[in-house]
Amino acid sequence: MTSYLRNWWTGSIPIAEPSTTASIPTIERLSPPPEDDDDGSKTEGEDDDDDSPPAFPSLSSAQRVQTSKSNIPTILSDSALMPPPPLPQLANRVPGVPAIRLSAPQSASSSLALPPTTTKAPVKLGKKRGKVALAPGFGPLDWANLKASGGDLRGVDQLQRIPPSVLKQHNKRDDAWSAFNGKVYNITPYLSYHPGGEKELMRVAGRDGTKLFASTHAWVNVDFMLDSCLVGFLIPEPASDY
Ligand code: HEM
Repeated sequence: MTSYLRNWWTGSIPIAEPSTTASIPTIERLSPPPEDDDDGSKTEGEDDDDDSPPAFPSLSSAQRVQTSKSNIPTILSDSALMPPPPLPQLANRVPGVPAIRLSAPQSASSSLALPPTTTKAPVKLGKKRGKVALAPGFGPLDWANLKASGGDLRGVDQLQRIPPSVLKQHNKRDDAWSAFNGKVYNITPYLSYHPGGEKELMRVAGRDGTKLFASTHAWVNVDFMLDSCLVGFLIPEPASDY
């Protein structure tokens, strides 16, 4: 800008004739701007107000020279130079004998061993257990609805103190009591709703089922599931009075 003003002042840049109406003189450029020769030096009359950013990376930088050679990443060029891996067992194969072993190797420690077959059923450890197919109308939601209906699921008028000898008498399917964590429940109404099946649940009829229950599904909240079946509380056997 400074050089431009200097040129204007010294008269290098022609000035148009002042118009009769305007008091401020206008400046006209009559020749095209000089070509940029990119050598960093400024020529006379060159415009200094160039806001365009410089090329980055620099036009002559090593970075540009390297990438302009090829677009393939260096790592691929390096791997192309590597020799191929040796073919397995081809070097000392015997004609007529297949070189590729199709059966699983005897040693399981080899990292190249074939994966174990999945055609055989997995060996089950422990006893067989599982859910049973509940009859229609006996799902968890149906049990929740039955509880909420307010019907009598206890079979007793009031909560009782129950010793093991009394608990033992309630061991039939239509009259089954069981104790869990010191509370005695009438499990008969729940038998058809038990996801593990009636037979499994009857294993604790007439006795304390706390241990078996905990070893089967400790995550199940028995107090919530059977709250409306509570009969009473398990007490120690009273001493005989003879
Ligand atoms: C009265 C107390 C019991 C209640 C409220 C109860 C409740 C349940 C519930 C809600 C399930 C489903 C669990 C789940 O989906 O994760 C279940 C499954 C099962 N229950 Fe019970 N249960 C009781 C007692 C027992 C007892 C005493 C046994 C005896 C072994 C037993 C054996 C099973 C079995 C084998 C399953 C299937 C477990 C599985 O998902 O593989 N349950 N029970």
